[in-house]
Amino acid sequence: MKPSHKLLFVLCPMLVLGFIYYSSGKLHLHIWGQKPQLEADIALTVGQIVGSVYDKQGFLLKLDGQLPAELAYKYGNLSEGVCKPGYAAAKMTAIYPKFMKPAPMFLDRNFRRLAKVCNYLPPFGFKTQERIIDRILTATKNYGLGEDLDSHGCKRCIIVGNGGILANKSLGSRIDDYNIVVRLNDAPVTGFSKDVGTKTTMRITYPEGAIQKPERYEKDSLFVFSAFKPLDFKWLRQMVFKEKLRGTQGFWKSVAHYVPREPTEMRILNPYFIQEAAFQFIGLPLNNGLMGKGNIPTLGTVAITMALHNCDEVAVAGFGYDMNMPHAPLHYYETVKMSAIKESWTHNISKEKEFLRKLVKANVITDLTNGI
Ligand SMILES: CC(=O)N[C@H]1[C@H]([C@H](O)[C@H](O)CO)O[C@](OP(=O)(O)OC[C@H]2O[C@@H](n3ccc(N)nc3=O)[C@H](O)[C@@H]2O)(C(=O)O)C[C@@H]1O
Ligand SMILES: CC(=O)N[C@@H]1[C@@H](O)[C@H](O[C@@H]2O[C@H](CO)[C@H](O)[C@H](O)[C@H]2O)[C@@H](CO)O[C@H]1O
Repeated sequence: MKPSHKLLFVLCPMLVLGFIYYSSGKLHLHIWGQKPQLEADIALTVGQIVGSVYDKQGFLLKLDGQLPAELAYKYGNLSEGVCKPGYAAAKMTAIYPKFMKPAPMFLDRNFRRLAKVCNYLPPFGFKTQERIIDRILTATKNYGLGEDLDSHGCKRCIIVGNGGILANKSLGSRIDDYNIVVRLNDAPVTGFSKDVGTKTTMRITYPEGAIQKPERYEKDSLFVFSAFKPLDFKWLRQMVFKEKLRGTQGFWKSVAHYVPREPTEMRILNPYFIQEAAFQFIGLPLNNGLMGKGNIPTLGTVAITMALHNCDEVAVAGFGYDMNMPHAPLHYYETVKMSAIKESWTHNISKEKEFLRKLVKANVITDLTNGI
């Protein structure tokens, strides 16, 4: 080997070793277990940014009705009134990145696979009620909205709350324009159609909230059951199988004895919407996963949560508990006063309103009566 070659032979490995040593410093190949200063700094900054951009629930702190650039590209050019596919979920994700759209509206025969609800008792899940649900679902046979609506490309939904604010606004025909009109509990349509419309796609309720007079049930609408306690499922079984109602002492008020709907027109609402509204969106106390003081969302908010997962656009009307107007009517159909809601120990009206305000402010939902 020539002396020049020998020199190269020694120099090359030295150069390589030197390069590795130098770049390890630059690349922060630090001793295992020790955080290099720069990384620690970055983590702190990110923490500060995260801390100041999102609130405790995980919603963006700075909310406005503007479309983020990527959504402006997708929806910006659609003309007014045209249904925007995926709009509500996209806007929700923009202000609440944890949002995961898939969540079926109703329980079907595979309900046991719904991981988020199988370990909670009602109202946050269906634990202990699996067998009775199986029996009920065998009879209802249908688990969707029906052929027409299920195959509908883009769904515009409206949740009609029962608030007094709906009275004398003549919103009936605007409400009827939506593909899916959701009504709650025993709020009437007949006699109020100028203000609340005529269409009812589904009525969501529980035993104490259900319409009691058989003649007041609307035809062509789904009876959607939302359970709050184990006894509620027993009641539903009796309604589905048209059995004589027995064992009514566990209800907190009188309940319907008969629901004039075919089993095929009945559905069980996925309890995930109660759970998600309570613990994720509003931030109500977990109370070991049990119903407790102030940890139950109102049914209207549960319905909005369902719609965020299952509708392309979501509107609401008739929402608003206004504590500054204690004498205003609580409902559009009776004279009970707003102050009556203070007696409810199950809800946290002010925390719930904070959540609903976020949805309205960010244009995730449209509030036709501006009561939120
Ligand atoms: C005494 C009592 O418990 N009242 C509850 C009544 C009662 O059980 C039913 O009317 C059946 O009689 O039901 C509730 O609700 P309620 O049936 O009154 O109304 C349905 C939903 O509309 C929204 N709402 C109502 C009135 C108002 N001024 N502002 C509103 O925003 C709410 O989202 C509400 O959920 C319920 O189930 O949630 C909530 C009420 O707390
Ligand atoms: C365990 C039990 O039955 N608790 C009852 C609550 O469900 C009920 O709240 C009511 O529960 C309903 C579900 O059953 C709705 O969520 C409604 O908005 C809410 O006001 C209150 C009414 O004052 O009475 C308790 O004894």
